Amino acid sequence: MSTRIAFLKGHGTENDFVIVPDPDNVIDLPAAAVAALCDRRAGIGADGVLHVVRSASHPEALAMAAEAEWFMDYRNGDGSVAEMCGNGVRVFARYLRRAGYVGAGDLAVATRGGVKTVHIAKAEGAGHEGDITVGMGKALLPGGDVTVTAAGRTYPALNVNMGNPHAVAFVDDLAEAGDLFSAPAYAPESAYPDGVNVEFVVDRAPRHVGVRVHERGSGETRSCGTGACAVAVAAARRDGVDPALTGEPVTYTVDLPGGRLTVTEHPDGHVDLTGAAVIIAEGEVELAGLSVISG
Ligand SMILES: N[C@@H](CCC[C@H](N)C(=O)O)C(=O)O
Repeated sequence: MSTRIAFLKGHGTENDFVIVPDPDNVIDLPAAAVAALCDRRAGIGADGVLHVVRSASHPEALAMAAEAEWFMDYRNGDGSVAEMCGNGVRVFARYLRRAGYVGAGDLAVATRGGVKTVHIAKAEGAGHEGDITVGMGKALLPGGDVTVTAAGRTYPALNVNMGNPHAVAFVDDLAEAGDLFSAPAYAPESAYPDGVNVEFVVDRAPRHVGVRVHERGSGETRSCGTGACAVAVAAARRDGVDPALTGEPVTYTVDLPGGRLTVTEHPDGHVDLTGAAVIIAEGEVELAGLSVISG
């Protein structure tokens, strides 16, 4: 049986995705197929897959269907599922706009981390360019002492949950994290029963940081939207800034290897993430012909 499917490739600050349009949720996408699509040598190559499904057609999104027509069924490059992807949801919106499914303005998108509102600027038409902003909801700071270890050094980290789990460590130099070919260790393990995304952060200027990230399920990536939000909130608290207390929003510029993201935390706790989201290719792929090259 042919398992030929249409796909697109897109990225947000070089956090790249294979987009699989499947409004009626008829494509079988087990973890192995996702990993094969994301394989950078034997597949299309990506950090993750954005499976584009109508909420009413997906059991995990049915309860959100009245609020959000579309569900971002996000998968990491190893095939695992994640609650949220900040760059992914912006690229997801770019796809929907480009395909003519939605207009400019505000768009509600269902995710495993709840319904998010994406803003697509009206001036853009159906083009591929321009920044897209997503309301990421509130950061949760579960508390407790957490450490991460990379390249033989252990750092205190802040536990930040953006729908998905993050450990944010401030370092003197991003090179200290080493090659990040394997996941940093963390402690205590009970802080992150489902694994964690780890961010290493340096200061570049007031309210401006540089970041490297090791993502759960994908390895080191060129950018991470939820990670940028976790970092901005961690940096604000470290800097003694809490919009809930000052009544003023605070904005951090977050530079990652793949580009710049802007994060604003508002007095009500809501966090906005802004950055580029582009579609760069489209085509067809025979799923049955793919395999994963290990190592
Ligand atoms: N790159 C994403 C985050 C994707 C999910 C993450 N790897 C996880 O497992 O939580 C982003 O832009 O937020």
